[in-house]
Amino acid sequence: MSKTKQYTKEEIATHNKPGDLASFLSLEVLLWIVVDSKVYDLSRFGAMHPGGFAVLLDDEVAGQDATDTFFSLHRHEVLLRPQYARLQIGVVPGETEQIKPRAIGAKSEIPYAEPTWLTPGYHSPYYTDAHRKFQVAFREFVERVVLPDAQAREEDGKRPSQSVFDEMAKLNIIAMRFGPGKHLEGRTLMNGLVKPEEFDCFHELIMAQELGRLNARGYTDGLGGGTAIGLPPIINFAQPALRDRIVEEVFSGQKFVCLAITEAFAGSDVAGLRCTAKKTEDGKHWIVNGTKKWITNGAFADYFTVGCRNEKGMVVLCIERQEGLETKLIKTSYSTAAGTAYITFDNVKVPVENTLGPEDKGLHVILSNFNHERWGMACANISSQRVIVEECFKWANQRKAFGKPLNSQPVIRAKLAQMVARIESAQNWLENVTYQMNNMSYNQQSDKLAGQIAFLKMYSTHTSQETAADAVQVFGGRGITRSGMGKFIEHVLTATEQYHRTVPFDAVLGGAEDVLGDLGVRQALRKMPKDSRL
Ligand code: HEM
Repeated sequence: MSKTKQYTKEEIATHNKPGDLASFLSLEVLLWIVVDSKVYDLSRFGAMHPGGFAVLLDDEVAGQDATDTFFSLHRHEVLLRPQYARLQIGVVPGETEQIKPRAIGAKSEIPYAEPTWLTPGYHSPYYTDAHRKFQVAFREFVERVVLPDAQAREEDGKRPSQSVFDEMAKLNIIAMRFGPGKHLEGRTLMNGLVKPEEFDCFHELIMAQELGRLNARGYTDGLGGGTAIGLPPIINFAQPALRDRIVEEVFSGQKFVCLAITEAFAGSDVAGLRCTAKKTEDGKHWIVNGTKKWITNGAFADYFTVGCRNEKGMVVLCIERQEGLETKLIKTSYSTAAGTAYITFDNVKVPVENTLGPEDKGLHVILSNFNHERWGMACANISSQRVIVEECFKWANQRKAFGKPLNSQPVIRAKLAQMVARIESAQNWLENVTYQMNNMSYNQQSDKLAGQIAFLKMYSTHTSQETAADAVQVFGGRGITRSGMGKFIEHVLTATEQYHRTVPFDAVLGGAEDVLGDLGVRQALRKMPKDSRL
């Protein structure tokens, strides 16, 4: 059937009856509707319609233009799915399609769906043309290569596909996720789009924010969350031979690292760790015994950066997967694509050459990367939050309730106002902190930015929980629905539902909100001038 065949409104209006067995066999067509200038034949589909047959027979639906009703109940992507797109039999003469999906890699035109630096007509002191080109290429990559895998893996709970890691490795994306630095020297980044010496914290911010837009929190942790925190201690403290081998294996997408610190016995309380490392009599090995819990990527990691108690305090070891080391997948409220694991060490033998940093300075080895990790989490958290604001603007605009669009309700507009104020303030603060990072040495960052970053992460995760709660109010039942209409519904408003379910992760991982707030205040108090008085 030609999709361009023209049908007048009068002709369409005569097709307003349910299809029955007789019509099915005789191929007689009885139930048509129009959505956005296109004519759909629902005669046979009606009985299989997930929303039921009866709703399609309403006087304002059957044989009519049902565009507003349709978009009040479905996402546009429903019409793009091949099994539904083929229901189109023609078009209405003189009418043209009004609703078009955003092209892969393109920017959104919804107000506040992009930060100001990506919105036409606005200016920014921070980003160069090179950053802008990088953003375009990176978004295109994420939406073409990563997004389809993210959606599939969030659904089946499997780890991110190896093909995605391979594609990332070809462009040196895995290396770039560790920020600017020596590890980029001699590498071709994004097909030569950015030179290693020009790669800065804003390039890294762009990467973290574009990945945050996937709003697939478990999957994005699976895509390197463990490596992001487990590899830096190896880069900074491992012996060169071990370091170079692991770095190459990880940057080429073949091997994965995780950071194993927390235990069921001890969460943030690293002094209470019970996993022990004891030296063999000849002093050549450590023997490790104990457990670790909530270890991101642990289920599929090849290398484990492990904090163990020893006679002198805490020692950090790089342990290869081997006999005696077992990992079990833990189900959490985000998807198992993250490979969150419970780990047991049963007399695991580790060469002393795999010790990271001094034997009694394990805490320093672990703490050295916290600022960077928290900053990266804030980047992704803020862009995920922005996607939800976009969803809410669209829904409030297209959803009709009590005969009026949802956005005609002042309470809904008030929620949108709060959401916008929150993301704009968080993004502006983030860009300022990133600018400081670009202009400070590592030691200056530790001294001046630990508090700023702790506050920023605390603020963004706190506001994202407020945004999640507001979004659920805007979306109503759809904001908390994963099933109920069968698995289809899971695709429908998954962004809001998933966001609401997984947003607390950011508020806990990398330091709980209260802990971070307190860290920032204590750092400020240490810097109070001794002679200050009111
Ligand atoms: C081309 C025409 C249509 C197709 C392909 C279609 C397809 C679907 C699909 C796949 C779902 C499951 C949820 C989702 O994935 O969005 C659904 C749900 C639904 N549909 Fe349709 N539909 C069409 C037209 C209509 C029309 C004209 C109405 C008008 C009343 C309607 C009413 C509903 C309702 C009430 C639900 C349940 C929504 C919910 O639980 O939130 N559908 N439809």
